[in-house]
Amino acid sequence: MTEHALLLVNLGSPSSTDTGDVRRYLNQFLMDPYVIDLPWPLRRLLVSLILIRRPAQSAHAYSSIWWYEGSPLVVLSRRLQQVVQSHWTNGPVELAMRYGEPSIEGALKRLAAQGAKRVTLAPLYPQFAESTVTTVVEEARRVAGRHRLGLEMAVLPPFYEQPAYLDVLAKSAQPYLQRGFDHLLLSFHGLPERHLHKADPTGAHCLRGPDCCRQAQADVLDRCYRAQCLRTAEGFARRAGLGEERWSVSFQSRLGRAKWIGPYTEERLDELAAQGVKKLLVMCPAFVTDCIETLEEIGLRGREQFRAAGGEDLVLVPCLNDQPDWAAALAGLCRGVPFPA
Ligand SMILES: C=CC1=C(C)c2cc3[nH]c(cc4nc(cc5[nH]c(cc1n2)c(C)c5CCC(=O)O)C(CCC(=O)O)=C4C)c(C)c3C=C
Ligand SMILES: [Fe+2]
Ligand SMILES: [Fe+2]
Repeated sequence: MTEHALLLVNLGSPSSTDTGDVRRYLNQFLMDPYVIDLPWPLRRLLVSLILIRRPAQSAHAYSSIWWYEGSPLVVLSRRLQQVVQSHWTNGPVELAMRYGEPSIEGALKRLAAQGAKRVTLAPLYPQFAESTVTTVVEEARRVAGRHRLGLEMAVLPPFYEQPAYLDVLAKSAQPYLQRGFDHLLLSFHGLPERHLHKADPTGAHCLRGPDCCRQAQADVLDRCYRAQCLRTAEGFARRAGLGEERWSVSFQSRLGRAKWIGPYTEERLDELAAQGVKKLLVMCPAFVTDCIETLEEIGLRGREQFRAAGGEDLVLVPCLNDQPDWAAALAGLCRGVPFPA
């Protein structure tokens, strides 16, 4: 039966660690209006400025985590696809990347050619952001419409507090928690504050006070990345049996000079070391797959920074990657998504 397909979509990576390939990837990524949300001329100007130095720096960072088979993010996503396929008996499971290869266009065309009539689209992000989820959904709709693929589409909503997701997250962290630690830092990918204000349906909620995201009502929670990150963190801590004093939340990967949501991970690493934390555990629950932002930014650079600031060790808990429980949970979540009537 090939009728009901599943398309997993992750962010993407450059095709190699060559500076030219990294520049092409960054250009495609950063020129996406959902990522840098400025009018085209300003976006073009800003991205051109970023592309002067960033490709060489990023190429160096990618080289430090690259695998023989390729980018960790792509290799791990491919492995996840294979395990999810064993749980998805309704049709084929394809993998696409929003930027670079394999493309959403290629994957949807392959599914249509195999006879798929319905596709459940699964952006692999637990929390909602226009720069991740919306851009994937828009691109899939654009491609399906442009090539008249005749596909009915359902979209997996952000699963930031789905019990099935939180349960596997807590289970995967158990061995690391049991080994002992002084503090657990839940470091989520950051976002420019401007993106939160734009997504706020009330126009009056986000970042109005230190606790606004924690108290978000349903309409705001549905769109507020920061509020969803806090829900993930709280849901995880409850399951892991961690008291409030044992963990905290921060936001990483800031790019450019604009204000991003905080507290910033980079600053928290210094603060925690200064407070006497010696063994720091870090989890990155905005990512379901290990990538440059987890392996290099936290696992290498963050670790070095923490130790230079007086900490003894920083242990990075791996993302869910292709863990069997996660693949089963993901297939289950996707199975439950209704198609529009
Ligand atoms: C304005 C810039 C960026 C926004 C907004 C942004 C949001 C965002 N990104 C992820 C997940 C990932 N980002 C990754 C890499 C990455 N992100 C940015 C910039 C923004 N991200 C850049 C420039 C890069 C490239 C690497 C670098 O040069 O630092 C990745 C990893 C890709 C890989 O190949 O390993 C992921 C995954 C989320 C979840 C998010 C919003 C919530
Ligand atoms: Fe990013
Ligand atoms: Fe908020």
